[in-house]
Amino acid sequence: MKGNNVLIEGKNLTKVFGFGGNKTTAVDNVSFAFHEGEIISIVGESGSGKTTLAKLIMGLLKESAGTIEYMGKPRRLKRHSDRRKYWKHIQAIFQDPFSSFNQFYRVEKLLLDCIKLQGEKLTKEEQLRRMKEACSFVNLKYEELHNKYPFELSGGQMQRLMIARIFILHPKLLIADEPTSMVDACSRSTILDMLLKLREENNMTIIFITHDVGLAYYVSDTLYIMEQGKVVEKGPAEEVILNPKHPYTRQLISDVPKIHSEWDLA
Ligand SMILES: Nc1ncnc2c1ncn2[C@@H]1O[C@H](COP(=O)(O)OP(=O)(O)OP(=O)(O)O)[C@@H](O)[C@H]1O
Repeated sequence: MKGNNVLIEGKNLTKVFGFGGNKTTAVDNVSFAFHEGEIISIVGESGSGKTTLAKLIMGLLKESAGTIEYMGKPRRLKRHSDRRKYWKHIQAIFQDPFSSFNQFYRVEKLLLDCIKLQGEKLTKEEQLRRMKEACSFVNLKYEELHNKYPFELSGGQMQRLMIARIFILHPKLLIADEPTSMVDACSRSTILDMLLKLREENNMTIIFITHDVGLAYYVSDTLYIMEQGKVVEKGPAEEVILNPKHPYTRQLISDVPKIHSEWDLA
């Protein structure tokens, strides 16, 4: 559950791509504070800047202006060793699980590499135990899959495998970019439930990036609504959905009529 400690804080972040007439301000003076164990959804239409903001948080893009503090200190990513240290704490899962795996490695090696990343010296038996435990957490059978390559798995199995890796790595911050877009409704709620369980067990902070305001309401403590690079509204999920202040938030909610009927929010 959401704690009081701020894990990561952004102040007046801006990211501009291109120059002159080709300039795009993808993220425009955005500030945020995400707490340990908090689930935040960043919601907005295509092109509103969600992925760019996620990449700034991950340190994959350099901000044009503004600062990020991680665990109360200015984040430094200049040196290779700084980046390695930071990335040990942060993991991401993407829309397309296919792109997340080295297709030439078998499932066994993909999981083993995560265990090795942790830097613990473990016996072969303990390594195997951890890999089996991670697979059973996501309802996959290690014995049936360990010899397969990612391209031999279904989309749903790949997505589960991504979560098995998160289970092993237990990062402090997980960024999930539309993680359920490739699966059916049933697998979708299973995947969300697994992520919520991981948060309970590890006190992980999760940032969901989504177009789907209904999904965001279902999983999040806090919503950030983005429009054209700006955060136009933020707050506790219930407050934002039940009492939206910004016209853009109202429009997003009215585009999803089921949000009122399914969760009986009227
Ligand atoms: N590398 C880049 N170079 C130039 N412009 C970019 C780059 N990456 C993103 N943009 C632009 O920045 C804006 C925000 O893009 P971004 O991908 O962050 O939006 P998004 O909300 O994640 O969209 P989607 O939901 O479609 O993934 C868009 O106008 C996009 O064209």
